[in-house]
Amino acid sequence: MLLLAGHGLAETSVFSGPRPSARFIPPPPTLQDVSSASGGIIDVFVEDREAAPPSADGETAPPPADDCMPFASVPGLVGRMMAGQAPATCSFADGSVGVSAGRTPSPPAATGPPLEPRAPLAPLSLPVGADKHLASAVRQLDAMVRLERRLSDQLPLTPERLNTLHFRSDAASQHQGRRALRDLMVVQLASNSSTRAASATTTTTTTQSRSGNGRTMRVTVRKTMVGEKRVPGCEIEPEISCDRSNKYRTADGSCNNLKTPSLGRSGTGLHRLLNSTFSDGIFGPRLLGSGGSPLPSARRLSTSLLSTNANADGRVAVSLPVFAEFLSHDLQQTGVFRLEGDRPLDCCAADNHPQCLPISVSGDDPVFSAAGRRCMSMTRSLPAAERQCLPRPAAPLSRQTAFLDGSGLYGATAADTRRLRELRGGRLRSNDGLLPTRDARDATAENTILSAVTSGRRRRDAFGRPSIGFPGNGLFARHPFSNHRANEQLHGALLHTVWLREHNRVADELARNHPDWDDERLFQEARRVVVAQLQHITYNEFVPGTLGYEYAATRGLLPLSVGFSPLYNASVDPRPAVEFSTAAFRAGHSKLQGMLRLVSRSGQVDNSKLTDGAFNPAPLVDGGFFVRLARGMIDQPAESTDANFAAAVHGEMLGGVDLPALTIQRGRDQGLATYPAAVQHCHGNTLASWNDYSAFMDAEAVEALRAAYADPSDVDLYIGGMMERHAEGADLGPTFQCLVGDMFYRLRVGDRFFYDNADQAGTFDDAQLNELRKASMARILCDNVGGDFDGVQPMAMLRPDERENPIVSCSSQALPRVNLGVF
Ligand code: HEM
Ligand SMILES: [Ca+2]
Repeated sequence: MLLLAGHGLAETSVFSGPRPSARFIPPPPTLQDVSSASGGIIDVFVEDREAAPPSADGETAPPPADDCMPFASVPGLVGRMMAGQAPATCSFADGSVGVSAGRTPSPPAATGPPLEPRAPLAPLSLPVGADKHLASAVRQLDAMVRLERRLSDQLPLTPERLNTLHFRSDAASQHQGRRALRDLMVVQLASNSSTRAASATTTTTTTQSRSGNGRTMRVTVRKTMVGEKRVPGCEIEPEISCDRSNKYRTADGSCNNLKTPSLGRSGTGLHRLLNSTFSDGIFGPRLLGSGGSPLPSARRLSTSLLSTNANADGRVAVSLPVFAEFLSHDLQQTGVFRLEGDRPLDCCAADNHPQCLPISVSGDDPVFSAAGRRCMSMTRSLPAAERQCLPRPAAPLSRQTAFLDGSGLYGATAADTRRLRELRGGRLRSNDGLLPTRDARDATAENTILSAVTSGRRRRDAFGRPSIGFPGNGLFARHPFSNHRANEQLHGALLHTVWLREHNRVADELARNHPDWDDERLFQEARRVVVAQLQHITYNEFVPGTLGYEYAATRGLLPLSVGFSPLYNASVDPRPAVEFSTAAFRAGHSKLQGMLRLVSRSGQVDNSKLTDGAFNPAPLVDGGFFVRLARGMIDQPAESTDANFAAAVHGEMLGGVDLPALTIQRGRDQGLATYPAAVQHCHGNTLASWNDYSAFMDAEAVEALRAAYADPSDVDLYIGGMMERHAEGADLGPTFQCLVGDMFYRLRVGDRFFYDNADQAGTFDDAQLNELRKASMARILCDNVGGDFDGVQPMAMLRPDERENPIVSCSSQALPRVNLGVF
C-alpha cells in the first residue's frame, strides 16, 4: 500500500517563508516576456539548467538541497507527470520530497490562444411587421401556462424524479425563462410568416456607382426588407452603473466587465461559439438529420456507441474529476421549465407540454426493456432574455456567474450570499463544519417529497425494484444551498465542504490579524484570498492535468511563476459557451467511478456506492467516514476519459437514468453545433465523408458511427468528441481539448479580477501574489479535511506513487502554506 509512504517522515517546522532556495533569484519579467509568451510562462529554471552533472557511475548526482522546490511551485507539473514524465525529485532539509529546479526542463513558449476569441455571431433579421405577432405569442404562452395549471405533479418516485433535483429552480428564473420564450416565439412566428411571404419583401435595387478607376458600374443589390432591429415587446434591462474602484467582486458577477456590466452576471445567457442547429434557427430542437429523417434516439446512441465497463486510468486520481465537477458548478447552472412551486414536469406522461423533449427508449433496449420502459423524461432548457432584445437563437439561462469566482460556494446573487453567510467574523454558515442545513424559507414541495423518501417511503428504480440507499433520516432534505448540486454525490459534497472550511479558516485567521476589520471586510477579503487560490490551483493543476502540459504551456494557460499578468482584455467574452457546458466539459462524466473508495489511516480499503450517495450527504456527518472518503478520493484511479462510462452513470444513475443520453438530448435541446462543425472551427478540417473521420478516431469508432448515423454531417458533438483519440499528452480528444482550452483561456483573460492581473482595482501586491502561488490542492485538503488526515501526495489530483508523488506529512516543507500574514 503506497498510501502511507510519507508518514514516517520527521515532522519539522512548517515551511511558510520564502522558497527554500538561497541562490535562486528569479529574473523579473519584462512586459515583452510576458506578452510574447501570451500566457506569460516565464522560464525560471534556465540558469540552473546545468546544475546536475552526471556522477562517475553515470547516475545523475543528487541536486543540492537549495535547488529543491515544492511540486506545486513548478507551473503545470501535473501535466508532465500525467504524461508519464517523472519529475526530478530531491529532498528538503526535513527529508520530504521536492522537485529539482535545475533538472526540470523549461516550458515551451506560448504561441497563441486555443482559439482566437471572436466577435459574437450576427443577430438574425426580423421582417417588417414582426410586431403583429406579439399578440399570438402571448396567447401561445398563456395556453402553455393554462396547461401547466392542469398538470399535477405526478412524477412518481422514479429515477427521473430524483434527477430533477439537478434542476431546482426559483420563481425569478422561471419568470425570466418564460419572458424569453415569448420573445423567441415572436421571432419564430415572424420568420415563419416571412418565409411564406419572402418574395413579397425581396426587392431588387440597381444603382450606379463610380469605381476606383473612374468608370461607372452598375451594382445590383437584392435584399430582404428588414423591419425592427429589436424584438417587439421585449424589455431591455437598463445597464447598472458600477463602482470602478471596488476591489471586491459583486455576488452576481455584474460589474466585472466595465464595458458591459451585465456580461457574465448570474441570470443571463450562455455564450455560443458556433451557429446553432435549431430546426427553425431560433428555438426548435434539432430532431432531424441533414437528409430530413429523424436523428437516432439519444438512448440508442448511448447504448450502441458508448460502452459500460471498468477501465481505470493509471495516474489520474478521482479527485481530478471531483474538482472538475466543483468548477462546473461554479461556471454554469442551466435550468429547465418547471411547474409552479418548483415542481418538475413528467415529460413521459405530459408529452403534450411544448417544453417536453423526452428520450425514446426502444423495445429492444438492453437494460430498460426488461421493465417495459419506453421513455426517459427530459424537460427543455430555460432560455435567457437577450440582453439588447436582438433577435438571436436561444441561449440557455444560467444561474451561476460566468467567472471562476467560487459562486458555487458563495452564492450567485446578493440574496443567496446573504443567506449563506454567518454575518459574523466574515464566516460562511456551516452546520458544525458541514454544509449548512436548509431553513424554513427553503421549504418546497420537492423537499417535502424528499423527506418522505428519506423517512421511509422507499423509491423504486427503473426496474420496479425497491432501491437501496437514501437512509431514512431525512437529512438531505435539510441540506440547502443555492447550489443544490453540492449534494449531488458524496465526493462533490465533500469538496464543497472542504472549500467552505477553507473560507472559514482564512476568515478566522484574518480576524485574528485584524481585530479592527468588520464582518463585511473579513468576508470579502477571505473570499478574495480563497477565490485566488481556487484560480491558481485550477490553472496550475487541473488545466495541465486535463489538457496536457504542452498544450497548456503553448496556449498561455499555465500560471506565471513571477510577476503580474498584463493580459486582461475587456473585449474577451468570459462566459461559458454552450459547446463547452453541454458537450466538452461533460467529458468528465466518463471519468467517474461507480464505487467510491474509502481508505483508513492504516490503509484499510472499503467502498461506498456512488448512487447511494446521490443527493444524500448523510454519511458525511460521520467524521471518520468523511476522512476515509477524502483519502480514497486521492488514492483511487479515475476512469479514463473516453466512450466508456461507469454503469453508475450510464443507465443506472439514480436507479435508472442514462447521463450520456441526457447530454446528447440536451445538446439537441440547446441547438448545439454538430461534431463536424466543431472540428471545422477548432482544426479547420472538413468532415465531409466517413473517411475524413479517421483523422480523429480509430477505424472501429468510425464504423460504429457510420452504422448509427445516416450522414457524417449529423454526428452529435458529445458523441463525436467522446469517440476521438486523445490528443498527445492530454486526457481528452483534440476537439474537446480545444473547446475546454478556449473556455479556460477566456476565463483567465476575460476576468478583470483574475488573481494575477496587473493594474486592476482588485490587484494583489507582490508579496500577496507570491504567497497565493503556494496554494495547492494538497494544502487545501491538509488544512480542511480534519480528523486523522495528516498526509497527502503533493500533486493531489494524481495518484500517490512511492517514487514520483509520495505521500508526505501535512506539516512538511513539501507542502508550503500560504502565509496569510501579508493580507
Ligand atoms: C457523480 C458525478 C456526477 C453526476 C451524477 C453528474 C450528473 C449530471 C447531470 C444529471 C447533469 C444534467 C444533465 C442534463 O442536462 O439533463 C449534469 C450536467 C453537467 N455536468 Fe455533471 N455530473 C457528475 C459529475 C460531473 C463531472 C465530474 C463533471 C466534470 C467536468 C461534470 C460536468 C457537468 C457539466 C459541465 C454539466 C452541465 C451543467 C449545466 O448545463 O448547467 N459533471 N451532470
Ligand atoms: Ca462563477
